Amino acid sequence: MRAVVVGATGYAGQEVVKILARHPEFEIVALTSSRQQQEPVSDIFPYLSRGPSVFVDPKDLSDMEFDWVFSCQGPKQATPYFFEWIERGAKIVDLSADFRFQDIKVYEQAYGSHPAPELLALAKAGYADDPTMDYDNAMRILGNPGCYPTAFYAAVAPLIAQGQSLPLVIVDGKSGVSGAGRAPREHLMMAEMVENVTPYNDPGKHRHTFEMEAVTGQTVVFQPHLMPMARGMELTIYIPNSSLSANSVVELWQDYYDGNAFITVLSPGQKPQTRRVRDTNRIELGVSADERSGTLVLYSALDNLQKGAAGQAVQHVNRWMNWPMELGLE
Ligand SMILES: NC(=O)C1=CN([C@@H]2O[C@H](COP(=O)(O)OP(=O)(O)OC[C@H]3O[C@@H](n4cnc5c(N)ncnc54)[C@H](OP(=O)(O)O)[C@@H]3O)[C@@H](O)[C@H]2O)C=CC1
Ligand SMILES: CC(=O)N[C@@H](CCC(=O)OP(=O)(O)O)C(=O)O
Repeated sequence: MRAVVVGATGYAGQEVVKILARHPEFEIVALTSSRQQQEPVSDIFPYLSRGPSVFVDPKDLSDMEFDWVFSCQGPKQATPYFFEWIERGAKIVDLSADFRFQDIKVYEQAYGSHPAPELLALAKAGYADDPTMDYDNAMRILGNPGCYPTAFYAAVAPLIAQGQSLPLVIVDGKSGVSGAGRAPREHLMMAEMVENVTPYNDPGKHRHTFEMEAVTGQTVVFQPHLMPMARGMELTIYIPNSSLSANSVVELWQDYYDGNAFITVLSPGQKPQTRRVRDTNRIELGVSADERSGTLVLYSALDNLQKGAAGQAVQHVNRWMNWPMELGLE
């Protein structure tokens, strides 16, 4: 399969290239960068022994043949090109937020006007670890989820699937700085972020709250924090007024993710660690039940650039193509 990575110089794009380079079914035929067009690919990817030699601008893809586009730009940036790429037969995995919501009104609340509402009918959103996700023939665009919502989904979806109603969920999120992208900004400078932990955004203001609320269908209070590390994220999720025991949550998770090697369910008492999932497509899930206050506490850790972005995108394609889900991701 001939693949193009759009936005290949960004953090998520670089990770997609790394995975595709070792994936047995893919050949990379183009890598795009607007800022670095016509500059050598080897400047960023010295390890690529095959494939394109220079970056091209996305508009220069019109005379090329390809089957898949991994679109790794920010929301709205590459989406106007999707019409042409689809017309020419390509399938698209969009790592931005543009196709994460079926309901355009929810998208507009979080991101403003949609760049291509006509394409929503050809798109589907979902989580690559969702055992019920189906990939039908009409689908041309896959909306890859956000990193925080992926960690959230992994812990909470099995409870929802079993019929639990979660009217209020409180999410304490921590992320490494690569989650903010590669463009330089003062608060991301090493002297600003090392040995420093700070909450950012206010509860109810982060756009990922909408993706999390789509999982529970009810209110989520989400407070993210910036951590002094390059990559990785951990969510501690508080569910008040819960009668579920830690052991029953472990069983629910094990049933829901039966046979899924990407989900590691820890025993009650064990806690996930971001460094154990670093550079992997795995999620570690842990649980404690605070019987004193009747609060269930779930923990979910992943690598924001792998499972939170590139790894999940490739896992989706593996499932879409009926290849083994782990192909290129072990
Ligand atoms: N980072 C993460 O953890 C996650 C990201 N995503 C999503 O993936 C998409 C890409 O995110 P991410 O890779 O983090 O974004 P980046 O900011 O790292 O890269 C996005 C684009 O910005 C341009 N760029 C790269 N470096 C610089 C720079 N130093 N200064 C200015 N522009 C630069 C590049 O485009 P060009 O070369 O064409 O100028 C690049 O493709 C987004 O939609 C994001 O929401 C999703 C989940 C997790
Ligand atoms: C540390 C940090 O800034 N993290 C980013 C994570 C968002 C992300 O990458 O996800 P999207 O695909 O939805 O943009 C943030 O909180 O906005």
